[in-house]
Amino acid sequence: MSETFNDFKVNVGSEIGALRCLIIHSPDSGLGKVVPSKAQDWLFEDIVHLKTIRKNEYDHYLKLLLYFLDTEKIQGKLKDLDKDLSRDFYKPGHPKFHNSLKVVELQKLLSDILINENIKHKLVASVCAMESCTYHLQNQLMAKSNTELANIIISGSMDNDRMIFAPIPNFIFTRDVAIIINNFVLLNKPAKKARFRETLIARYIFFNHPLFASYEDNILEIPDSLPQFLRPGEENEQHSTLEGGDVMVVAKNHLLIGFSERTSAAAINETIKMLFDRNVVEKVTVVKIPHKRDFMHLDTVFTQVKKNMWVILKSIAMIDHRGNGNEPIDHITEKQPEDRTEVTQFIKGKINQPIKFDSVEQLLADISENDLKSTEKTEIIYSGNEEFPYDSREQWTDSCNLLALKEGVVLGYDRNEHTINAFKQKGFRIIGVKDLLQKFEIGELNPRTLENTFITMPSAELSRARGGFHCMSMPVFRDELVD
Ligand SMILES: NC(=O)NCCC[C@H](N)C(=O)O
Repeated sequence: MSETFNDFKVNVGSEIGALRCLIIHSPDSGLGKVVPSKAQDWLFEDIVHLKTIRKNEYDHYLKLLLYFLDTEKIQGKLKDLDKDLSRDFYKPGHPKFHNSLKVVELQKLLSDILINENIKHKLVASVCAMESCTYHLQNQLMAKSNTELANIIISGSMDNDRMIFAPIPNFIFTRDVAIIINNFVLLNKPAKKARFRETLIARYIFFNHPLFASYEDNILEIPDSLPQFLRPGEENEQHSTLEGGDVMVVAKNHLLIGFSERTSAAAINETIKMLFDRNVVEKVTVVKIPHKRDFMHLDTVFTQVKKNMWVILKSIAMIDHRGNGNEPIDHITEKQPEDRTEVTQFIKGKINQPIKFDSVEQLLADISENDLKSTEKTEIIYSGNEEFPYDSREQWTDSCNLLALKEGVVLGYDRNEHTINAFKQKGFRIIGVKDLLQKFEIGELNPRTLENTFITMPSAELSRARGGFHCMSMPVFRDELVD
């Protein structure tokens, strides 16, 4: 194991402590293979343009992350990088690839573990079983080099772009495959078939890559209370599924889990017991949100900006008065709204005495003031600046799905203009990523001293994949928050 690998640490105890290391995946060629007939099954809202999503959108994200997390890989090189049409710097396996150990590319980790013949055998067999490949194809895959194979397993194509199985175009949303909670790794169980191969790859990486060798005992897999194959029906409610977008480490001792379209009650039940048994956290709050595509994960309806600041969709934040007897309809039908938001908190050792919160907003204020000891009033920014119809329009394009690079410095899509305006009204600097990178390059601004800033990211193509920068990040190390 090299020196640098020994320096690698896993620890995430908040949503907003300065980000020092994360795992990402740049759009691979599989994204360019999404066809209209499969777009819905593959969880894409539309057909994206691969060149644009890479060069005009995601590459800026990577450059920005490098500037904040691994400055020497990028500083002074921006002009040359932008001129280089080959984009070799962004291609895992290429000699010019950035190879950062702070902004870590999943495909690189996969190709590293495939050097080991034993792991290669096992993973190829698992992928082939999952994708129903022929034995002949399995042998062909075994003959590939580790870098070629990593590319094939992720993109689903080999030898001159021939598709051999479905791509995994959602792999750019690395948040959803695993979550770091303090110094533990929680491997997720996806609800949607389109994401099964992603989790298989993640499982092999975390258990086999030398970067995570000293954390092997801290890798958590969600057990089934009853074997999956004995559960009736195909409904998620019965099955144990949990996706990372529903998990938020809001404080060292406190985890939020969304009970959503993707994360089932059965998985939440097993996860809470496991987290308490292993002393990972002392408090878990379950936030039930409407089980709808619009709100697929908890992080699509709110994320944290500062100790005392959150961005949220108002209809999720407030007390839901429907069905409370204030409207005639409440008295002519007994039907209660099924999509009511509910907040239930479990404390270790007192699972039978859960605490109920009246609203999500009340929960967020409690986290800010009691867990994070913020002395300032809790501030809420609403999607679309609380204006109809921009609230739901902008939530759909991830106005609430922001990634904090450090407290008060967040990135989100440029298209959510009304939400951005709300940030402006709170005194935030609004700056486009290209502009910001230029200012870093000429020394006019510095990532270390930047404060209260909303970085706007180009989003025409990325937003069609239905996830924002919170989803596109798996934080591995964040600095501890200081009181
Ligand atoms: N955490 C997130 O909300 N991730 C976004 C995932 C988007 C992807 N197209 C999906 O439907 O799974």
